[in-house]
Amino acid sequence: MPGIALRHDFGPGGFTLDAAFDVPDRGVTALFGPSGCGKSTILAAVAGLLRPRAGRVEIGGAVVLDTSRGVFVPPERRRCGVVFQDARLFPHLSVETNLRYGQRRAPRDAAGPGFEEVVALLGIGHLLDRRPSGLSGGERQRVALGRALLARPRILLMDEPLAALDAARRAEVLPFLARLRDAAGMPILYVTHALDEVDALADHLVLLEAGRVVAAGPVAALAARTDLPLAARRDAGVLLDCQVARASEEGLTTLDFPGGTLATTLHPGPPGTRLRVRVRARDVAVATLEPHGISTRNILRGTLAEITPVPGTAEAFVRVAVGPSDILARITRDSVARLGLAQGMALWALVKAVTFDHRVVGAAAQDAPREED
Ligand SMILES: Nc1ncnc2c1ncn2[C@@H]1O[C@H](COP(=O)(O)OP(=O)(O)OP(=O)(O)O)[C@@H](O)[C@H]1O
Repeated sequence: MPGIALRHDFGPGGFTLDAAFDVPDRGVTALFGPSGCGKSTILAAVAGLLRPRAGRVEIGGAVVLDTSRGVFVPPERRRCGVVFQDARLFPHLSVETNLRYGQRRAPRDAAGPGFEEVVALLGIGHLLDRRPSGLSGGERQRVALGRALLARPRILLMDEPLAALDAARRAEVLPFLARLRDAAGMPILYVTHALDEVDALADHLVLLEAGRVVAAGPVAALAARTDLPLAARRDAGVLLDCQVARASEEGLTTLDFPGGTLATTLHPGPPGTRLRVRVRARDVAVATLEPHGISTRNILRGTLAEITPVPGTAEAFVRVAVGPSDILARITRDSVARLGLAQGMALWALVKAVTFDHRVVGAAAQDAPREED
């Protein structure tokens, strides 16, 4: 049975939510979808701030809602750590007192990182004596994350925690969120409509549309599917979990991924640095013979696994299996016909060295947060 199953409506003719999905015990599960699809409503129902018409919510083995048995645990006893867009710190209290407030709410027997550890994790040691009004938006969010974590919740619920920040502040907070995810040891349910946050943080993805779950599963598996609304986006493409192998003298970095290597102009960190790379389908070309004498640096040999026409366009997705990994190319159907492409044939995927969006997800040695290039 899924951990979360909810049915709700806001009166006749209004929005209807009918969604069920699992939240794995570890890592970030992102709720992703267009505005108004029900993401915040789900989060509110999990936190106990909204009482759905029907449903069941199980968090960390505890059933906090089961309408069929009349179970409704009030929000303050659910042990959900909630972080909103705006930090909602107590303005009259220092950062330290705000954090201690969270700490005091932790049950005695609950395990989790201690005060010093959380302060170090979020890099807020130098802010402890300040009031929230003296902090930047990014700093405020880091304190809010710390306060939520110190209460040692069963789950962290984050409702677009970066949405109110400008690009520079988002880039500042994202690496801390990634560290928190790795250190928290608890599930995080993360609402966003920003795909780059999904790429950077999410392990699992729940795709929502009009109150319903379109698909759910590991984020890389969903990114590679051509039948989902994600495929219609300009930045549609596969996500590859890579590791820095080496840096060359020519200024290129070699990344290993399951099934091959990619050269990139990025310098994400020393060998061993783990990162997730988005290879956009629009940036991939294919060839039926191994190309020579071209500038494209990454020429990956694989097998043509699938051709999927893109509805309403003259284009098609071509899925190339490179070892256990998939690469997607978006090319014209004219090219599909001209090259005589067919499932099972050998195919070379051509990927420019400069075209990756990427996020560092783990450092090689000391885990210092990095901002991406
Ligand atoms: N209290 C309410 N009364 C009536 N309708 C509501 C209420 N709260 C939310 N809705 C409607 O329910 C739908 C889902 O809202 P919700 O806030 O969950 O969407 P969302 O996916 O979080 O959107 P966004 O990304 O814009 O925050 C919307 O159509 C919204 O107008």
